[in-house]
Amino acid sequence: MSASRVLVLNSGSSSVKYQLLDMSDGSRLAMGLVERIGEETSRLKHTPADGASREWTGPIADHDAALKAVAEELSRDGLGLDSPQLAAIGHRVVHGGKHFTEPTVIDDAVLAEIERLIPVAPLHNPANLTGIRTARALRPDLPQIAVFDTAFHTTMPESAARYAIDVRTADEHRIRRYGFHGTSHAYVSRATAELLGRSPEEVNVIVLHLGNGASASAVRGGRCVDTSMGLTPLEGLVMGTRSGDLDPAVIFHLMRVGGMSADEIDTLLNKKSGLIGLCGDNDMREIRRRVDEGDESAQLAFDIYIHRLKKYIGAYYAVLGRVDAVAFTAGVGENASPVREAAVAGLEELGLAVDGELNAVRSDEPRLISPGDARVAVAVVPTDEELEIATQTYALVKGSEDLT
Ligand SMILES: Nc1ncnc2c1ncn2[C@@H]1O[C@H](COP(=O)(O)OP(=O)(O)O)[C@@H](O)[C@H]1O
Ligand SMILES: CC(=O)OP(=O)(O)O
Ligand SMILES: [Mg+2]
Repeated sequence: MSASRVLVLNSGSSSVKYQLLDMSDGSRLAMGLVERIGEETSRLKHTPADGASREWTGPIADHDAALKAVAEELSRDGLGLDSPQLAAIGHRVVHGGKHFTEPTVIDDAVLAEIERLIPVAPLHNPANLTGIRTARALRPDLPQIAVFDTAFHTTMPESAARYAIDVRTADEHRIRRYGFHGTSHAYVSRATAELLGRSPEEVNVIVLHLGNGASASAVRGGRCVDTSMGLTPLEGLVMGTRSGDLDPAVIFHLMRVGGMSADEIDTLLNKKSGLIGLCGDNDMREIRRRVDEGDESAQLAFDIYIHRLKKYIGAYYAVLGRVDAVAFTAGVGENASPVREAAVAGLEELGLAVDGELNAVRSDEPRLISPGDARVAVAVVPTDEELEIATQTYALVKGSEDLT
């Protein structure tokens, strides 16, 4: 029997999400999450397909330790990394620059390139690299595949991908809009077409990936034509801890008048801004609880978040010309019905509306939340970055096996 299992590691700045899938029948053998890495209260939650979840709380110092803890949990279920049934390990890598447009077998040169891109993905690429190095050390014989967040966005036209700055300077420093969360935008735009009973080539979709990091994309006939994140994952929507769009002169002002260093401003905009900077909380559940209690700073944070989101819906409507569906996804998009309701409120003239009852339904399935007669479908489509990475990883490994 040939090896058909794929382990996927999605290493975030302070978390690792993972899934072990059997690609011969698409079944999920185990999944889990390590969060709050580097804190005293790190938490590991491991869920085998045929058993109860196991949870563990205690200090996990770094991503290396987190991955070793994951490997141990898998071993306890007889699904350890030493299994001969494992065909490959698929890794989410956030920044692939212009170079990586496809899933890629990781070797030393690929590792060096991912490392070179750290300055433009400081919260993410270092964690991705640690995940890769630890996994390679545990299974040096296995193919390790990188699937890049940036890959889906490489179809953007130059008019959307370039900033209006001096071309030579931009080219010298490779400054352009790369976009992120591409694996999710690809998966969700396809799943939305499926929900509408149409092929991806036929439909235009605005995807709103609203997690802790958040981005919007305009997808025409299955290809990305614009997205809200840019050179780094800082541009665009208001996020949990990131500012999203702002006048770049704010940075010179903070340097010249505020006396802040580049590193201090980097930390301010990436880690102390967005929802947490506006009201002290970055979790939408907590913000909604405070809004319901009449808390003014939580209300203002919510309003700023929605205002920005609505502007992007309008902008991408204009970019696409015709929109068949708007799809909400990721932690906030899948769970926060007040966000979905507020984001499309007042857009009836554009054919966009949400049905209150449908919007209130809780489900893990893709579903429509627009009224039956709506011109544009509004949908909640749960993302599955791990499944998409596994699919791309297995296709690459199988493809190269078939050639030999
Ligand atoms: N039930 C819920 N209601 C509202 N927001 C939620 C809910 N569950 C999760 N979230 C939001 O989702 C965010 C995490 O989303 P996720 O897509 O997992 O992010 P990431 O991959 O960036 O860690 C949380 O910070 C929180 O704001
Ligand atoms: C690119 C990015 O912002 O990823 P995440 O939402 O996982 O932080
Ligand atoms: Mg995410």
